[in-house]
Amino acid sequence: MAADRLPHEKGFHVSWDQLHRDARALAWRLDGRGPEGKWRAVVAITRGGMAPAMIVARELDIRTVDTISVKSYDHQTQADTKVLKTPDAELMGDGTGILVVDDLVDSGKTLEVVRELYPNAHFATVYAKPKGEAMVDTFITGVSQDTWIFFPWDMALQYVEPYRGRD
Ligand SMILES: O=P(O)(O)OC[C@H]1O[C@H](OP(=O)(O)OP(=O)(O)O)[C@H](O)[C@@H]1O
Ligand code: HPA
Ligand SMILES: [Mg+2]
Repeated sequence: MAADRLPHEKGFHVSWDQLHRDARALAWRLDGRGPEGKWRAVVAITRGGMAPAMIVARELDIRTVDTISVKSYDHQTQADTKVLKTPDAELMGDGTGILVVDDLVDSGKTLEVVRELYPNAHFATVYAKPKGEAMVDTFITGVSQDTWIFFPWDMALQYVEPYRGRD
């Protein structure tokens, strides 16, 4: 779908540098907030949660990292939310002491499904839209519901016409 025909009114384009800063800020906010001050593991919701989860795990010196694979969007269209792969059951338990990380929460559907599996985990995202805020325990930046967030892994540097050359 062409960028000028997207269903969202606004675009929020996040660079690698910005994502790194925001994911670091998320880690610092979560530091020492696990049960007895410690998180047992970080679990990334693939695929978008993987880069933020790596940054959080690095900042907090957490070496146990697992993944849960959830798919809910085909491009910008929401489809049925499906869990394709679960993390290690012994590690997870009911989620106590586990930090589940995703890039963003939008409708909240993805986190709702993961929360049902691990009700005692802590859910953290870098960005959050209002509809999904109730599903996330900690986030860094709020964006409006009509904004589409473009992540650095979905973008490329490209030439832009000078302002006076664009009609
Ligand atoms: O709050 P929701 O409305 O459920 O939307 C948020 C989820 O949607 C995106 O993942 P997507 O399913 O597109 O897969 P991906 O991470 O592999 O790109 C995003 O990375 C979140 O995981
Ligand atoms: O705003 C978004 N950006 C990228 N992926 C998404 N998945 C749901 N909402 C979004
Ligand atoms: Mg995702």
